[in-house]
Amino acid sequence: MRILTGKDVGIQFADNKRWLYRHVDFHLDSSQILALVGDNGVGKTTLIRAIMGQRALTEGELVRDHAQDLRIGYVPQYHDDIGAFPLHIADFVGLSYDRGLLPWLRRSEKEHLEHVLNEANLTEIANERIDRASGGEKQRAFLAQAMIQDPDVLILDEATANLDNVAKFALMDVVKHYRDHHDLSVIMVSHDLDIVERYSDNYLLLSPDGAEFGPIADLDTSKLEEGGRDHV
Ligand SMILES: Nc1ncnc2c1ncn2[C@@H]1O[C@H](COP(=O)(O)OP(=O)(O)OP(=O)(O)O)[C@@H](O)[C@H]1O
Repeated sequence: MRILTGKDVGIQFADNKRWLYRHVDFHLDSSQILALVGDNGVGKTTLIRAIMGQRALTEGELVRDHAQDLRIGYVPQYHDDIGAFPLHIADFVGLSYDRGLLPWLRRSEKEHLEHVLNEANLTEIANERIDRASGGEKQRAFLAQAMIQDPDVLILDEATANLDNVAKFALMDVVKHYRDHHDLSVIMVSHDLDIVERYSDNYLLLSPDGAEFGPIADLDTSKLEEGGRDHV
């Protein structure tokens, strides 16, 4: 099922009249992972903001082919100082319910929380403090917090950047497993070609010369800046 269609999308900034891009066409189907790639400053974050309804397009349209409003989950880039609060991981993840801290969750919410913690491989450390967790564990807690809301679309905004190789693949394995077992589509902004090639179904490449959309096997990585691949 089609979830989102970008038709002839164009974005121009009002102050300097510069077009970031025009004539961008793409689509996202249910259970697909779409990689949004392109060099620094090409406008990936700006397109994500438009998809999240935080800014208008200058031309074209984003059609949400979904019966109800799309629920969008968002996982930001990892920084050393994220998750620096003295909360247990389960309490942190449960904050998404917007009902305060445990144990005031409904029984169904507690069961759902346990399910999501398990899916994110956090069950064993659910009662550890998040500020003492490793970077990979913290980032999986942010992912779990986004998944608690049962999103239709999960946006990973350079979510594996600043993680070591083990942690970044562990995070993406959780995403892929969740996608395989729930009704979830993913838009992943990434400069990491190993991650992009391994996990995406389709790609949307933004560049000043135009946009390209297609199956990931067709991505010509020479069109991207060097440094995207980890040679370790
Ligand atoms: N409101 C604005 N007015 C003018 N220019 C802007 C505005 N917002 C962003 N830009 C410019 O648009 C360009 C695209 O920014 P954006 O953050 O979307 O790129 P990006 O592809 O996500 O980059 P990166 O990979 O570095 O995160 C940048 O050159 C930025 O300075």
